[in-house]
Amino acid sequence: MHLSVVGSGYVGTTIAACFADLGHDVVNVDIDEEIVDAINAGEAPIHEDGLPELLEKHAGSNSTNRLRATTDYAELLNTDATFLCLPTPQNDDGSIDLSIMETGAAQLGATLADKDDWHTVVVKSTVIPGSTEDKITPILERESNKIAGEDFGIGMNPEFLREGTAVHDFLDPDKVVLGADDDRALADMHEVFDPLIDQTDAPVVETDTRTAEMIKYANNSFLAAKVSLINDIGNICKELGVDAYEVADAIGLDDRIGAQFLRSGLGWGGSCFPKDTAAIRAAARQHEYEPLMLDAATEVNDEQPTRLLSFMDDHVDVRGKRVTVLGLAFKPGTDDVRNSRAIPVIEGLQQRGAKVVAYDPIAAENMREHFPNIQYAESPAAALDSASAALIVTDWEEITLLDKEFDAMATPVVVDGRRAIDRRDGIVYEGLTW
Ligand SMILES: NC(=O)c1ccc[n+]([C@@H]2O[C@H](COP(=O)([O-])OP(=O)(O)OC[C@H]3O[C@@H](n4cnc5c(N)ncnc54)[C@H](O)[C@@H]3O)[C@@H](O)[C@H]2O)c1
Ligand SMILES: O=c1ccn([C@@H]2O[C@H](COP(=O)(O)OP(=O)(O)O[C@H]3O[C@H](CO)[C@@H](O)[C@H](O)[C@H]3O)[C@@H](O)[C@H]2O)c(=O)[nH]1
Repeated sequence: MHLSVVGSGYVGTTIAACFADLGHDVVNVDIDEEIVDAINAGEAPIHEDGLPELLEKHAGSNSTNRLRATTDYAELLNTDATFLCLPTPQNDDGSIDLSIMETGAAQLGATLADKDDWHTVVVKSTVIPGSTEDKITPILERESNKIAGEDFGIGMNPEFLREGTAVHDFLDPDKVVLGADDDRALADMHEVFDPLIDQTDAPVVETDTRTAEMIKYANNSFLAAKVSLINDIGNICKELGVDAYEVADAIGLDDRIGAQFLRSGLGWGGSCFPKDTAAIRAAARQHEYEPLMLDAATEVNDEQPTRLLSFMDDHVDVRGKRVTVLGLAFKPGTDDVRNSRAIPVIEGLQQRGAKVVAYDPIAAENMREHFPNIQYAESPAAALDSASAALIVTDWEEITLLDKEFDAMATPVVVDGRRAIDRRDGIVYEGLTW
């Protein structure tokens, strides 16, 4: 099938490369020329395991040429279906900001005005229930002068990939959700996904666009709340002198609970959980429903960095002293620092007048945009040298292997937000929930 993917960020680039790998012919459309050039050179514009290999295989010279990129929307006229993978950030009040989606939909609609035959538009971005039907579809109809369901199809296909394991998650999904408001759009989505469904036996959920949109928010809300619940339990464990990780391992054996997403610590960050829980809470409030559980999950999450800093305060006054932050990415395996827990931790250190020195294997450059004035070290050893405290924020494997490097600290106070290292003699060790 000939496919176009509008927006070539974490989702758009990953799914375009994976679609090409499934045998489709794909064009990525983005407004950012650097991204377009990178894809056309067969290079990954983002850090994601397995993506460089797929881009080398399908884009650039000596490839299958099944994937290319452009800034020109007109190129999507040569395709059968378009996936919209544009950002859906949050407004100041937490509600969804659909403006980029609306701009993209208008550009797409105006382009489709020149198309004589059927085209299916699939919303891949995370959008509040009703957005596809009530906001995106009317824009497409207005700009194309066509009628949804008659001249073009509308689908909604939420994406569940995680950063760091995006390619693997896309090619081996737990489920494929196909939301469509007309049969032809559903048939087109099947044609796109059947090669994946056939090779993985992934369960398929067929539904309408509104329900598909809600499934995405319910999925993220549930996972975020699960982490907050284990953090709440973990905080209680710490106060009662119990190891929350031993407790989590035991309760995870209950199939009704499940072993995943029970790692307590600094909480959830990233480009999705914070924004998506905020958006669905705001949507609930707009309908005069108070989402008490999700409010509490957010409150627990916001408190974890404060607790980490207070454990540090129990051991050392950091004013004027060098303090090391180990890990800046919102989780290992990515250079993404959007809503990373490192941000409130660094802010708390700055408020205390500490001299912050940070280390991350790949995310330092992105964090420099938030904090241009802190020091960034080239290695964990350099970051720890002469420090009065070390705060562990991201459990990169490299950080979990640190040991003798802590001996070079001025005072070896280590406050571990991710259970990354072991307690041992010679270190004043505080785990956040154990
Ligand atoms: N990042 C994830 O892990 C993830 C996973 C599942 C779902 N989502 C959802 O997918 C959507 C996209 O997220 P992302 O992380 O890939 O975003 P992103 O910010 O990484 O990428 C968005 C891309 O869109 C481009 N763009 C902006 N305006 C454009 C326009 N008018 N026309 C063409 N291109 C344009 C940008 O240049 C950028 O390359 C969001 O709704 C997000 O919530 C993200
Ligand atoms: O036991 C756990 C698991 C996760 N986290 C934290 O939770 C955050 C999110 O982690 P993860 O879900 O692995 O990363 P994302 O890439 O943000 O993926 C989530 O958000 C995506 C965007 O919507 C969805 O597609 C994915 O299904 C969903 O897992 C990170 O800060 C993790 O450190 C924990 O603290 N403890």
